[in-house]
Amino acid sequence: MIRFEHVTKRYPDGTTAVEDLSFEVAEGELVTLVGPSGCGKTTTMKMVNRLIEPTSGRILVNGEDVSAADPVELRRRIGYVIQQVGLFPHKTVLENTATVPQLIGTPKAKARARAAELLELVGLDPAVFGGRYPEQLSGGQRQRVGVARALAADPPVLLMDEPFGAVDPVVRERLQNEFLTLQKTVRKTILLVTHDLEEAVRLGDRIAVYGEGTIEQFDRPAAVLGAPATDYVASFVGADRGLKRLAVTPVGEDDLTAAREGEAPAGSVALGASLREALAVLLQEDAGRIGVTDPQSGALVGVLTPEGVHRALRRADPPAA
Ligand SMILES: Nc1ncnc2c1ncn2[C@@H]1O[C@H](COP(=O)(O)OP(=O)(O)OP(=O)(O)O)[C@@H](O)[C@H]1O
Repeated sequence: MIRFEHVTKRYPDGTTAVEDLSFEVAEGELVTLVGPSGCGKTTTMKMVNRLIEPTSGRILVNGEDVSAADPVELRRRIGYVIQQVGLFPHKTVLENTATVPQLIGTPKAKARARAAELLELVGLDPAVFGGRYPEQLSGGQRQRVGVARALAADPPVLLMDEPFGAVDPVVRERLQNEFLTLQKTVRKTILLVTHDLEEAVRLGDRIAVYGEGTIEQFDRPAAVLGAPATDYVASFVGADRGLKRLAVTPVGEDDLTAAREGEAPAGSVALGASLREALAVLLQEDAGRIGVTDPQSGALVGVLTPEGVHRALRRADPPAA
């Protein structure tokens, strides 16, 4: 895990980039740092692998104070993915991916076999792409190679700075979804910086919303969207937060009404599907009710109506007393 304890960074010109930051990323958790340009996200991240040194406070990675670690050795243990992927132009995709394992002494054949596996995992067929050079790839493919390369050394901790930033929104969403699937199997401890709230909400187990150099709110996406802690967070999250909240609020049993005797609704979603998904199905059905099924057995658990959606949103966003 990654733990910040009262960390402050002041640059030599007097700029305070972050002030008295304390938070923790649990093992296997993905935390997104989101906020406007210049609020200190990148500074925060770069202090973890010592590309930037804090002015005061300390940062622990898996219990070890990073200031006591050798920076080069530290960076080999912490994967780093950046927007400008930084692939070596004169190396093939396979060689790029195998770079770090080879650096740390993995035999070449083994490093390459692992690299091929990882390329497969990020959706690039090694037989097709392994021998290509970075300039022969699309932006999205380059970013996949960046992710594969960061995972190649099997680091327990991953830092990602706008990792899907350089591609168009459609490709970005696909990469995000694939990355989430990947994270379910690799379960890395991840700190991910983005200025895009949708990305932060979609990817984060928890989100840190930055104001100027401080964290204004640190919580699960549904909680941040449903109950912004400050006026600043509320305005950052924006007027369409209700819609965004639909995407991160699951359909729960409490939101359902009992099915009528012998009722078999035409449309249905599984219990735990997002409200956004449920609403999309609901809008397609004339009946104004859709079935909600058990994700394992497929059996009908109950019925969701527009009132149920409203109830679910209320649950996530209780009206002010
Ligand atoms: N080397 C430096 N010297 C002085 N000030 C700096 C330095 N690097 C960054 N800063 C300042 O520190 C603040 C935080 O910068 P940082 O790069 O961490 O922000 P950010 O949230 O990552 O922004 P962006 O989303 O634009 O990348 C900014 O005001 C920036 O101008």
